[in-house]
Parts: sequence; C-alpha cells; structure tokens
Amino acid sequence: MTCIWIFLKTYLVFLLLFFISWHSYALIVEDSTVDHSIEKNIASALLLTNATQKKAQLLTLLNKQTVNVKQRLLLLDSITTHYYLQSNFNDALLFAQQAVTLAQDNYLPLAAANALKSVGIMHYLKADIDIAIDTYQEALSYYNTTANPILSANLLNNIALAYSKKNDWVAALEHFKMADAIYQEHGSTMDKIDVKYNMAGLYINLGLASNAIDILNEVIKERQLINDESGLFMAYADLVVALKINEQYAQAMSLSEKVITHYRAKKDNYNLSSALHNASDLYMKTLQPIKTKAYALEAMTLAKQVNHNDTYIGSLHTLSKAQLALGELDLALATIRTSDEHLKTLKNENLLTVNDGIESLLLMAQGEPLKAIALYQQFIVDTKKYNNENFNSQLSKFEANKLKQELLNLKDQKQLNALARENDRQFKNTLFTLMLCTIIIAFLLHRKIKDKQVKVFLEQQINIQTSELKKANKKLLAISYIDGLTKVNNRRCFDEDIQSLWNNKESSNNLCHMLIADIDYFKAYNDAYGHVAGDKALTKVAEVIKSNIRREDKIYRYGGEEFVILFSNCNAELAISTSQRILKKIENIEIKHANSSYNVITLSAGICTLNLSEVHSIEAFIEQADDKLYQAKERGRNQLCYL
Ligand SMILES: Nc1nc2c(ncn2[C@@H]2O[C@H](COP(=O)(O)OP(=O)(O)OP(=O)(O)O)[C@@H](O)[C@H]2O)c(=O)[nH]1
Repeated sequence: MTCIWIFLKTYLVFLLLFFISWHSYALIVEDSTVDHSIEKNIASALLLTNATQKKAQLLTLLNKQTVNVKQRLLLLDSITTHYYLQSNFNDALLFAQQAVTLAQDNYLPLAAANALKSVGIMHYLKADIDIAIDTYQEALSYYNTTANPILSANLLNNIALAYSKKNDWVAALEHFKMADAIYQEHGSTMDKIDVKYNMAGLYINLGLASNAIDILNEVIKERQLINDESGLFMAYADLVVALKINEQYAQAMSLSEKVITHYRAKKDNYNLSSALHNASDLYMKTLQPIKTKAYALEAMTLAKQVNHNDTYIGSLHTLSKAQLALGELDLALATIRTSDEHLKTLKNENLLTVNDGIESLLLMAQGEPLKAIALYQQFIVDTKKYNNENFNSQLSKFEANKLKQELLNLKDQKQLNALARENDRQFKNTLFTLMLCTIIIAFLLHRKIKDKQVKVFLEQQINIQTSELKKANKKLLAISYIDGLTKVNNRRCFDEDIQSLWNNKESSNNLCHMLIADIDYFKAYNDAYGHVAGDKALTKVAEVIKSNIRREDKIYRYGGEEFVILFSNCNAELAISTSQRILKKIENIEIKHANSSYNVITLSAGICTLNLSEVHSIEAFIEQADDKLYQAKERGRNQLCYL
C-alpha cells in the first residue's frame, strides 16, 4: 500500500513538472514569433507629436518584412488616422482599403469590419455617400458575425447620417431607430447622447430648428458633464446652424465665434472650414458683407485643402453675394461662374437657379442687357421650377412634421416601453408575492386542517384508549378482587370489605355475621387424589357456597382451603340456618374422599355475629369466628359451631 502511495506521489510531481516546463516552452516559442523591436518601434512612433515624422516612421515600419499581420493592421489604421486628421481623405482611404484586404485575406472579421468602417467614413467625407452606405453595409455584415451589438449600432448610426446627407429622411430615421434600439439595451451614456445628437442633425435637415435647439441644449449639458470636448464643440457647431435657421442671429454669432476659436486652436481645418462658412452665412444674413467675404474666403481656402466640397461650394455662393453687396461686380460674376461649374458637376439645381438670378443682376449692372434679359428669363423659368420645388419643400416640411410626430412617438414609445417593462416587472413581482402568499396560506391551511384532523384523530384515539384503559382498569380491579381458581372474592376483597364494614359499624344498623369454613382433611385429599383434583374440589365447594347465599351476602376465599361468608341485614338464625344448609349441601354432593371419616368432602365452620360491646377490632371479630371453627374441628369436623 505504502509503495503505491509513493509511486502515485512521484507520478503527480512528474506530471506537474512536465506541465510547467511545457507551458514555459510554449511561451518562449510563442514569444519568438513576435518581433518585440517592431512593437516597441510602433509604440514610440505613435507617441511622436510631429505629424510628418510620425507618418514617415509608420510608413517605414509598414515596409518591414518582419511585421506580422496584427502589427501591419495596427500600422495601417494609425496611418489612416494620421491622414484623416490631416483631412487627406484620399490617402486615408487608400490605407484603410489596404487594411480591409489584409483583414479579409487573413479571415479577421472584426478587423475587416473596422477597416471597412474607416473606408466608409472616408467616402462619406469625400461626399461619395452611396459608396459610403454600401461600404458601411458590408462592414455591418461583418459586425453581425462578431455579435457585438454596440459596433453594429455605431455603424447603423453612420448609415443613418449618410442617408441624412442624401436627404433620404425615411431611411435615415429607420437606421437611427435601429441604432437607438440597440443603444437603449446595450449602449453607454455616451452612445445614448450620440443618438440624441444625431436626431438633432435630422431635425436641422428637416428644418425643424426649434426641436433641434432643444435637443442640442440637452446634448451640450450632458457632454459638458462627461467632459467630451470634441463632442461638445460639434454640438455647438450644429447649434449655430439651428439658431441661424431659427433667425436667432445674435446668439448664433457669439456661439459661432467660440466654435471658430476652438477649431483654430485645435488646427482642425475640416471643422474650422465649416464653422467659418456658417459664420460667413450668418454675417451675410445680418448684412455685414465685409465680414462675410473675409470668412467665406478663409472657409473656401481651408475647404479646398481638406476636400470639404459642401463647404467650398456653400462658401463660393456666400462670397458671390458679399461681392455683389460690395459692388465688386466682376469678382462676383467670376465667383458665380466658378460656383456654377461646381454645382453643375454636383447637379445642384436649386443653387444653380439662385446663381442665375445673381448673375443676371450682375450682367445688367455691367451694361449687357440682352444677356441679362436672356438669363433673367431663364431665371424666371427656373424660379418657377424652384418655386415648385419650394412647394415641394413645403410639402416635405409637412412630411417632416409627420416625421417629427413619428420621432416624438418613438420617444413616447420608448417611454411606454420603459413603462411597460416597469409594469411588467411590478406585475411579475406582485404575481410572485401573491403566489408566495398563496403557497404560504395553502401550506398553513393544509397544516391547520392536518393539525385539526390529527387532533380529532388523536382525541378519538385517546378516547378509545381511555375507555379501553378504563375497561381494562375495571377488569383489572375486578380481577384484583377475584380469586383466580374459584372465581369467588379473594382475601384482598375480604380485607377491604371488612374494613369498610368496621368503619361504618356505628352509623349503620346493619346486623352482620361472619362464617369461616375449612375443608376437612384437605391435605389428605391432595395427597390421595393430587393437587389438580384438589383444585377442582376447591372450585366445586366455592360454587356450592356461592349458589346457596343471598345476593346481599358475600363469599370470599380466605386462604388455601378456607372460605369466609359475610352475612348482612339478616338475623343470626338465618345466617346459621343458611350455613348449616351449605355444609349439608357439600356433604351431599359427595366428592369422594377416602381418607376422611365421612368418605366425602365435608366442611367445618364457625360463625359469629358482630357485637360491638364484645369485639373492639377486626382481628378480634375474625378470631371469634376462627375459635368457633376450631371448636367444630375439635368436635369431629363436618359441623358448624356458633356463638
Ligand atoms: N389442591 C390444593 N390444595 C391446597 C390449596 N390450598 C391449600 N391446599 C392444601 O390444603 C391443605 C391444608 O392442610 P391442613 O392445614 O393441614 O388441614 P387439613 O389437612 O385440611 O386438616 P384439617 O383442617 O385439620 O382437617 C394443605 O395440604 C395445602 O397444601 C389449593 O389451592 N389447592
């Protein structure tokens, strides 16, 4: 046994050592596949503050052969981010696309989805909205396989924004709803604020400025609370636009200056160009053409640098209006024509019409009335069309109101859902409590019923047992006073009866007599016929005595072959004559007794009457009777002697 134990212990220690060595070996082998110097270099490159140096280092590392897939993906992503921050969306797009190919070739769904999302963002920023949406959808299919709801929601959000950009409000709303549903269940506070922010964007696009203002003020408060500076300024920028639409110019302008200062400090030219464009538009609306021109020119320059097409075209338009207001007719005309070129490529009919109006005014001012009239006619035709579109836009505003209602319903629905969930929870709690109470009550009732049943049963049992016990006691008591052999009263019974008789001797007028009888030569009988025959003879004698006395008289087996009779309520003559008759009867039944001088069983007896003046104790009374019995024996047996 000890040997087996030692063997087992050694085997276990060996196994443990083997496991530790194998694990260490595996770690070494795994480590050897990673080039740590590359990891360190990537980390130090990412920490560089000089953008040019950073890009150069990242590109150098990307070209190294020893870079593994994971590191390559990290590098591509960092380079994409670098170009994005530089607002170089074309180059950012190239590197993001490389990351997509690499991730797809290596079957890395999450990395592929992330890279596709970057590609989508770049297309969006380049205003290639349809391609952006397709790319986002492709990324979404990857995210769905990675089962990460928040990533999917973020993408749905991006898709919604892209649809907003396309003025496809229904699709935008649909995607916002899908994203919102996920955020409500799985999203962080930040995610939920982002949904609000995007909803505000939708309101701006729908022309529902006051709704947008309300939501944006909420978003601003929440972003201030969580110190989300970049999100906060994006909300400020949108609030500027919403305030402008709502014609709250003073507020819009002061906020606009704050936003410009922020983006200038951050050197974020993309957002700065938008902010400058919004400001120039604001100044034009408040009839400040010099400021309008300055801001529009700066916005154009920056927008061109960062390929922000919308801002560039919008700024050209504002600039032309400012130039016209300043009387710079040639410059205004040139600006309008440049704007026309861009609008034609973008097929923006509305703005083209507006440009025509401005241009005809300019031609008239320049002394070219024929051209001006032709253009004006064109302007009239287009304006009609534009007015129609304006009507349509009114219609779409009507639609927008419906959408607004739908958005509010969505909000209400959310509250209703929350309420329903709360009600459901409360209902379940109540149901559970009720069930618990019911179970407890049922249990208690069951116990009570059972207890009652048990109690009744026990009571019945007790009653039965008690009555049986009483019967048994009665029986026992009766038995305890009866002689087992002869079935007449025993000595105990006699002792109690004589005691009670003695106790009542003075109060009662009862005349009482005691007979003591003894079978003659009974020893000889036993000797001759045996004890069984002796017992039978004893029983027979008892029977004879019993059947010859009155109901009020009592027979007792006093001991061995001796019997006592207590006679009550009778005179001495009756007691003596009864006794003599009994003796005669015994003789006459002729129980054969060869060793007796009478040849049959006989009785000798002594009888006396209780006389209180003569006897002073029970014993004395018994002694009197006993003396008489002795006398009967002395006189030859088979006879009665009395006092
Ligand atoms: N068979 C039987 N014998 C008993 C019983 N009780 C007492 N005896 C017998 O009764 C006999 C009594 O004998 P004794 O006291 O000597 O008296 P006796 O032989 O009757 O003589 P006398 O009384 O002088 O006539 C004894 O032998 C007892 O054993 C009993 O329950 N059954």
